[in-house]
Amino acid sequence: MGEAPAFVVDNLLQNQDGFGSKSKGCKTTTTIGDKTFVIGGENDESTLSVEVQIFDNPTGNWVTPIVLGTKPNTCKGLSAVSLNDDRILIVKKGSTPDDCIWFLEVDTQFVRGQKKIQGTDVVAWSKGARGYAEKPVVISGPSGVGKGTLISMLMKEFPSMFGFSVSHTTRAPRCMEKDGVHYHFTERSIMEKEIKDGKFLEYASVHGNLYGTSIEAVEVVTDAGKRCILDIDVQGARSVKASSLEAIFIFICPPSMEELETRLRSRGTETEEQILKRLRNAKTEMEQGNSSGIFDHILYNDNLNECYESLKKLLGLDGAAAATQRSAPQGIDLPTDHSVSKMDNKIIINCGTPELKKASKNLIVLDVSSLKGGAPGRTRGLDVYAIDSFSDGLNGINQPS
Ligand SMILES: Nc1nc2c(ncn2[C@@H]2O[C@H](COP(=O)(O)OP(=O)(O)O)[C@@H](O)[C@H]2O)c(=O)[nH]1
Ligand SMILES: Nc1ncnc2c1ncn2[C@@H]1O[C@H](COP(=O)(O)OP(=O)(O)O)[C@@H](O)[C@H]1O
Repeated sequence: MGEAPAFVVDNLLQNQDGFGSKSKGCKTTTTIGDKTFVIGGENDESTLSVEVQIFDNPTGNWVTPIVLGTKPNTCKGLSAVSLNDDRILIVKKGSTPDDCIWFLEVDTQFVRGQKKIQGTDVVAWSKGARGYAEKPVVISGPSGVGKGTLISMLMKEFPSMFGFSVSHTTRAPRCMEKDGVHYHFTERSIMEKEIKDGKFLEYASVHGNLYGTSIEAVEVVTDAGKRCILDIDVQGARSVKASSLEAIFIFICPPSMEELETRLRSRGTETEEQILKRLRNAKTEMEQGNSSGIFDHILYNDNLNECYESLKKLLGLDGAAAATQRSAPQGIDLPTDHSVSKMDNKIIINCGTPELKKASKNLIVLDVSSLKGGAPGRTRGLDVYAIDSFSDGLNGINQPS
């Protein structure tokens, strides 16, 4: 963690910290490169709202960045430590077990991309999710190839394991489609404004309509402890590949263009004009799917059941693992008083308050080498365990108890 320059600390002490001269409350400062990130905010009685200000050291200016992702809700205090100079780990004091570890991305690939689009400083929040670090699954392929059918089969067989990322779209609902379940159906002007406000992980114009994955859509699934499935086009897959959301990318091919046309027509959901447009676009999508280098796996959906079995196999669901339905990950029970430090790729949270010294375990270790993904949404794979600093010694942190 970088040290805050002396004048910033002085300013903070005098409450001239970019939050306004009347700002009170608890803040942390973390310096990365030329910038000092001041995280915290005003105290309202005993709670603290979590805001971000940046002090640009070369120019001496305070910057209010665009903040992407859902910010943490109020807490009783904060500790911060920088990780790999691209994100800051925040430990919230006095929060619930599933809400105490957060990441503020300040220079990740996603944030750098957003800075270019927005033309100003951008930071992105991501909540730490403990437990299984299975990657989200991105499924792409031409219209009518069977993506929706395969995803429905997966969700039906493994309801507690997978959650669907509900996209936004400007296209009209089909007769069986429900708002908020299949898509969030929206107006173009509203969606364009939300895209401008940085609410989307990715978006694309497909077959003449706007489609996009909101950051919230991915957050909702991860918070439920489920593995996120995204049904998005090749352009969207390319954007996700460039984001911090580490995913598995699967492209579904039809056995032939004739069969694709048959499926599209027999589905009976599109007008003739729409069918022709989708078939024209299918050729380009197939070329990109096969040659873009985005996709980790290409599956042929000829016989539906065989294709489904192949999909399950590459997701590791064909054997005993398939029988194990996963439960939601547990959180971390932290006391209000603690201090945070970094040692190699481990974060040590010292809970050594007088009362807790009597408890058998007073150090909590977060192994950050297992982290997956990141903003926007959730950072999965927090590996957390407790040790006793007195009997295990600090050297014991390599040995989870
Ligand atoms: N980029 C992007 N594409 C999406 C999203 N949601 C759906 N799509 C893609 O938009 C295309 C059209 O979807 P839809 O209108 O539901 O038609 P269908 O593919 O024929 O069922 C498909 O290629 C979807 O994968 C999204 O959030 N982002
Ligand atoms: N392997 C398959 N063989 C025959 N029909 C299929 C197969 N897979 C899907 N279908 C049918 O093709 C149509 C299009 O499938 P759908 O899942 O809606 O495609 P997508 O979501 O890729 O647009 C649906 O009527 C579906 O029942």
